[in-house]
Amino acid sequence: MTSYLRSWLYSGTSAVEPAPTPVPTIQEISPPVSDSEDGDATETEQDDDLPPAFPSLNSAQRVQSSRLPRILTDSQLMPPPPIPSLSSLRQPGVPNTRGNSLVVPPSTTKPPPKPKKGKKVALAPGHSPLDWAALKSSGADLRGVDTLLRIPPSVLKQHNKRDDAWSAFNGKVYNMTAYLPFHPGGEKELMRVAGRDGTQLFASTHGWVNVDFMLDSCLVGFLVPEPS
Ligand code: HEM
Repeated sequence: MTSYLRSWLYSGTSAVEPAPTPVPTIQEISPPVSDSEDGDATETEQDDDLPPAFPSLNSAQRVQSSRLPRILTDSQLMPPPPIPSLSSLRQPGVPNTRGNSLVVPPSTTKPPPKPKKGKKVALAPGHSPLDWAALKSSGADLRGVDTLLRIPPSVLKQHNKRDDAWSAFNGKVYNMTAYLPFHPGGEKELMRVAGRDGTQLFASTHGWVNVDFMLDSCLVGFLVPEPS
């Protein structure tokens, strides 16, 4: 059987043998395979992680670039960047005059403004802003008057004691007496406006505070011009 098949195979191929075609030959493999120790390792069995040579060894790109003439000499090449100054040499707030560091621009080296003179004071226990909110909405009489009044500056001036402190803010007159121990800036600061118009001082100290809301249950009337 085998001999029959062999004779049939050879006789068939010899009859229809095609004309020989040129076979391309591989000139070089990139990268060159290194000799392995056991001698029978194939390309896929290699465990080196070297990337293939780029451009490939026989590429036109590689051949061309090696023939290119050097255009610039070493002295004509761009100089390397300056070495950045060490951070230990930098002074906070002092602009860098060497001009080669990453220090913040001079516009931001101005030291921050000092905090204002007025400070918050430690309030006595039971005098937190929440305690004040509870007191003013408790229904307790914090005004000391039965009806809203028209108050000229001369009348306002008479209410300048700790136990009777009135002040005007934006045309409204408030009895601040109950609020004095609750004021986060202290009683002393608040007493500076007792018996007079405190609008200016209030606005320059903390314009963001809503006095109308804080003292709504302490309103006693409205500031009016002195009667002639
Ligand atoms: C009766 C009107 C006033 C009310 C309702 C009031 C209310 C307040 C409130 C709620 C704060 C805390 C503000 C915050 O934490 O941001 C405060 C702080 C302060 N208040 Fe008044 N205030 C009044 C009038 C005044 C006046 C006339 C002065 C006078 C200078 C003054 C001086 C201060 C000061 C120095 C602080 C501390 C500011 C800080 O936190 O640095 N307050 N006041």
